Amino acid sequence: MTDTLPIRPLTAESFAPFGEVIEADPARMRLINGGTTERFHALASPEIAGEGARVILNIFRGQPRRFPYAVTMMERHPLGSQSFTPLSGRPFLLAVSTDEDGRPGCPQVFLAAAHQGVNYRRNVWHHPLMAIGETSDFLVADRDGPGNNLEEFFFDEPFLIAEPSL
Ligand SMILES: NC(=O)N[C@@H](O)C(=O)O
Ligand code: NI
Repeated sequence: MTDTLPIRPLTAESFAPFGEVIEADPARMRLINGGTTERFHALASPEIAGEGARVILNIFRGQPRRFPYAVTMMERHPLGSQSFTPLSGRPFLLAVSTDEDGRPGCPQVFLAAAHQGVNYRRNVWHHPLMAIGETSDFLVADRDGPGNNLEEFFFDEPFLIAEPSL
């Protein structure tokens, strides 16, 4: 039986087991540049592993997913974290799972607001980028370097995500 996954709003607390939420948290703000700039400091820390690894910045231009969307797989990056920060002013969907003896558990789906990004910690199961509504750009910080940084798992049965109400 194909389960439809609930969608929860993204909060730092609910996402904490999987990584950080990148948003202008007043508790992280310090004034700089003579008081003309608010710096929201150290919202997340990119992680990289392995000889010759480096943090890189990319832009991902995601095509909107069609709904109901079938989650057939999850992936993880054993050698580095990966962050997604919206550049197009649009919300997006993300799905993460706990690790259960080397395979992802039931995906947990979150709706990120247009002002929220996420940083998946190294080796956290997640679904690839899910843009919604329109083609959307994201600033992505992740790891480049030697070694295999992608592990994928394909479910026997897909999970469904219904169209989110925005
Ligand atoms: N493959 C790739 O770079 N993208 C995925 O890792 C993703 O999480 O979208
Ligand atoms: Ni990824």
